[in-house]
Amino acid sequence: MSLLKVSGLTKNFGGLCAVSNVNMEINEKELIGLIGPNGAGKTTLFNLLTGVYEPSEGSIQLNVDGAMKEIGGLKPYIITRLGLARTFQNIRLFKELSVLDNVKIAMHKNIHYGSLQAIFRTPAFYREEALVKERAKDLLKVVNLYEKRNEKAKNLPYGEQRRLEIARALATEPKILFLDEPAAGMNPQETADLTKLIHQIKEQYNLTIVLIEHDMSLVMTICERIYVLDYGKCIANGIPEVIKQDKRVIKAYLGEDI
Ligand SMILES: Nc1ncnc2c1ncn2[C@@H]1O[C@H](COP(=O)(O)OP(=O)(O)OP(=O)(O)O)[C@@H](O)[C@H]1O
Repeated sequence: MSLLKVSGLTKNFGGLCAVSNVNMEINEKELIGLIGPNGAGKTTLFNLLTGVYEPSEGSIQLNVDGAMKEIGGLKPYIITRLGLARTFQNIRLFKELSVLDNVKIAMHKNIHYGSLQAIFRTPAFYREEALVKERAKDLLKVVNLYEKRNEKAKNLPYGEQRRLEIARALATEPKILFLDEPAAGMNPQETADLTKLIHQIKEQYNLTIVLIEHDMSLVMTICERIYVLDYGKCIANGIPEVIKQDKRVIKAYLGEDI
């Protein structure tokens, strides 16, 4: 049974059809690439899958405990609780807060103490706070930012801010992780480190990963399967070797070397 099934998904913005009748089926532990020229509808599709936008038409079904549940149009925080997490194309961190606090805040869905326990600083509050802090530190070790845990997020170089975003997404304990252009703005060394990190977290957390990326060498190297969007429509879906040869894909990129 698939983990995520998208059928006839459509999003209209006035007269513009940004996502048009898209079908996708994603299985557990797959690493999927979502590519397409600028304005093809990739981010809009992510926004539909993560509850930022409500679909105009179509369905998004998530496998929840063995049963397919419709999640299209649910609020983003409910979708996060169901196990979908994402990073954004334009980095969204709490820039004035420390690296550690950025991860701790992302863990709020897993915190069990109530506001009264927090106000009166009960033993349960301190116990849970200590656990959250330890888990946040562990996640920072995974993304190799532990040494920078006390720095303000805004002081990290760009590539490290992107890794911090990944740690924040992991903090919600997702089943599926959506990465929106994770390598954007990275130098070749940072991109190589990112490639390693993506493989590592996929194995360590049993993750299914879907990534939007313009860096074709990254996509073709790490993705097991690729969906291609063009003008909102899915024009191809397959393994990298097949996508590279697909005439419609080559035409969509107007000779871009993929
Ligand atoms: N909120 C919105 N209101 C109106 N039009 C929108 C909105 N969001 C996206 N669009 C339009 O929908 C189309 C698809 O945009 P989208 O950002 O999803 O493309 P993309 O494939 O992610 O592009 P890029 O690779 O440049 O990030 C574009 O024509 C864009 O201008």
